[in-house]
Amino acid sequence: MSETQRVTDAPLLSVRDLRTVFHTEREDIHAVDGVSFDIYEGESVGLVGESGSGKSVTARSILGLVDEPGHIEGGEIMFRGDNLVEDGWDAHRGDIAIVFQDPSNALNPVYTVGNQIREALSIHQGLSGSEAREEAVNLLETVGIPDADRRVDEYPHELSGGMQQRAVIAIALACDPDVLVCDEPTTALDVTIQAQILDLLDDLRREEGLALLFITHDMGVIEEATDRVNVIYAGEVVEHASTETLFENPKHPYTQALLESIPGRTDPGQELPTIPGEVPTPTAPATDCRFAPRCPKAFDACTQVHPEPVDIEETETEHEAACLLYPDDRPREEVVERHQSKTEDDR
Ligand SMILES: Nc1ncnc2c1ncn2[C@@H]1O[C@H](COP(=O)(O)OP(=O)(O)OP(=O)(O)O)[C@@H](O)[C@H]1O
Ligand code: NI
Repeated sequence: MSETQRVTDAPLLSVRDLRTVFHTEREDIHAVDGVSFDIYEGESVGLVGESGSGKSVTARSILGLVDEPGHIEGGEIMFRGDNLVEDGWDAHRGDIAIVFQDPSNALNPVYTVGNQIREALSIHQGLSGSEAREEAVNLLETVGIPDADRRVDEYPHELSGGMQQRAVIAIALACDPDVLVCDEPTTALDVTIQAQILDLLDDLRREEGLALLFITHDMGVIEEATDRVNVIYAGEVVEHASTETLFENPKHPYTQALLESIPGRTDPGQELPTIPGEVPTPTAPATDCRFAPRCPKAFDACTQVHPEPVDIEETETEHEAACLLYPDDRPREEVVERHQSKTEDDR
């Protein structure tokens, strides 16, 4: 991704201070609690964090698919100049498509693959009859399904897992999207097939200019498949940077811990570190650092002050971390005070 393009163009999708809350009988769950990020045309952006950190709810929010008892209660989702939170998704149906983890769930077992692609083509592109069939075959070819002219008439169970996920991607492409949200798109597949699907998505990005939002708990997938990355913890983005910078110079202790959990980054023979404890369920607006109870670097203030995103100076590309350790060239008391007054200003 060229930096010059980024300076001149506006983001294709801009999420600002997104808040999605589930009002359950017992409690309010602030699943997405002030998430912001941008995606530019033809760019691959990652959203990474452990299970329960709010990745899928962020994805569903962007697509306007949050179900009761969940609601988007704040923030903006700007897409091509429209705020989807205010204006609704109708004018942009299909412009943002999603691919889920398990292709066998995403496909309808009683219809042929071709039928399912044609349905999307009819809804989103107004195609029917032989025209739609031809386009369905084209799309299967685009996603690398061999013998597409025959396979278009097959049922999902006749395809392997990898071919099923390709078919799911073909259905998503039938909506003619600008952004493809991929929620753990390769987690259910074995490693060689995983790599092939990542290659396919990268081809689509480069050749069709498709923007990708990659949602995963797997730092290996992030390293392989994204240009920029947002690290999410308990509903908040705690660090974002270019993928290269994040791997070379992670600043947030949570990012550092996630990176230490990748195989290969630890010395061979050494036990793989996992982060002790679990992601907390956010049941109230944050008044502290939600990672503090698990953080090896936490100090007193971390349980009393909410960390705000801070610019990390050394890099040219944007790099921010929300942690009371930063900026790290100032006396700690002054730094904590700055975070505190910024939180108060925002309220
Ligand atoms: N329908 C729902 N009702 C109540 N709470 C929900 C609902 N859906 C999600 N949540 C809560 O929202 C939080 C974020 O969940 P989310 O599914 O976004 O996590 P995730 O990062 O996608 O995790 P995973 O990697 O396991 O898919 C969790 O605390 C979860 O319990
Ligand atoms: Ni999820």
